[in-house]
Amino acid sequence: MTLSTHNVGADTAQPTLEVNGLNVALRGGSRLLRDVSLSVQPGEVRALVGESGAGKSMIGKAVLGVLPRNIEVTSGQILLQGESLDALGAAQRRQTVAAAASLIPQDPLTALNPSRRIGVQITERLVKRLGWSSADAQARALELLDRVHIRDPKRVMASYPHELSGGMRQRILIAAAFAPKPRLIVADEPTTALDVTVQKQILRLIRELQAESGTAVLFVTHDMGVVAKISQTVTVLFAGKVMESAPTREVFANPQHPYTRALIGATPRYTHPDEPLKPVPPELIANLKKEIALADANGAAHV
Ligand SMILES: Nc1ncnc2c1ncn2[C@@H]1O[C@H](COP(=O)(O)OP(=O)(O)OP(=O)(O)O)[C@@H](O)[C@H]1O
Repeated sequence: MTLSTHNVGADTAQPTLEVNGLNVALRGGSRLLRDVSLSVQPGEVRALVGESGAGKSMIGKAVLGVLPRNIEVTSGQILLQGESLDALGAAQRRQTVAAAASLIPQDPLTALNPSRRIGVQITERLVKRLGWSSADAQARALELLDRVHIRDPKRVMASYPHELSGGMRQRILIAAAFAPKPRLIVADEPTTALDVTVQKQILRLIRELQAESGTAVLFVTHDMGVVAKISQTVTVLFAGKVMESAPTREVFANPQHPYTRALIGATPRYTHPDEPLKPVPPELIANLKKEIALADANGAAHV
């Protein structure tokens, strides 16, 4: 089974994000990402999809420079708006990423500090890291809270997280992510912790805000239904390796890789209602793992 890469955006402008041949591993241990390459153009939403452990979040963490201490980038290049992050020192890299990129995290319960008011949690990054005046940061926070349909934004700015529902907290995290006008947003399963109706609202909101602002989005999800709703392009991952990368429409109309076909077959909305759902076949998983282990061993032999 070979990697399938349809021709995506060959003649477009400079990508907001470019990842070239990224390899990530446990320090002195096993590989977690294998030669991952992808790009996200301004205004594009690229979904990263795969089952648990595929390495989706790891790509987001590598881009944002927040890998756990026991994990390292072993090779490859990450470019943000054409600037190679690997060439920068740690402090400069942090500043470049903070100015250009934001994260929408998975869990709105743990992402907000319970002991601090909402307002300061939105404005702090603008003021302390990006040099905005306090008045501008306040105004921007109020504008964004209004934009994410939070009623009475002034009151909410003065509230603590426990006073708000899960859906409201996720909308606050979306407001916080968009507040500094980032060129890239990494959304790490931002709807997984929410119930279905709230999920739909949150997806719509992210889509609206990114379309208005032309922000590029790397959207991590395990759900092909979410991929269909939110993205224009999709990268399918298995065991830290890209299986297929293509415009979302093409992937659903004509999936090239057996693993992609299996993921679509395992998603309720994309199967006939009378057909039973087919989980990803264990033999396919076993074969892919074997192939990847063989490729790893061959790669190691060439070092
Ligand atoms: N802190 C860590 N220490 C060691 N291994 C880790 C750590 N975090 C993740 N991993 C491993 O890295 C691989 C990729 O994990 P990652 O979290 O990126 O997967 P994912 O595709 O986002 O899955 P999920 O949907 O479960 O979060 C997995 O094999 C995982 O076990």
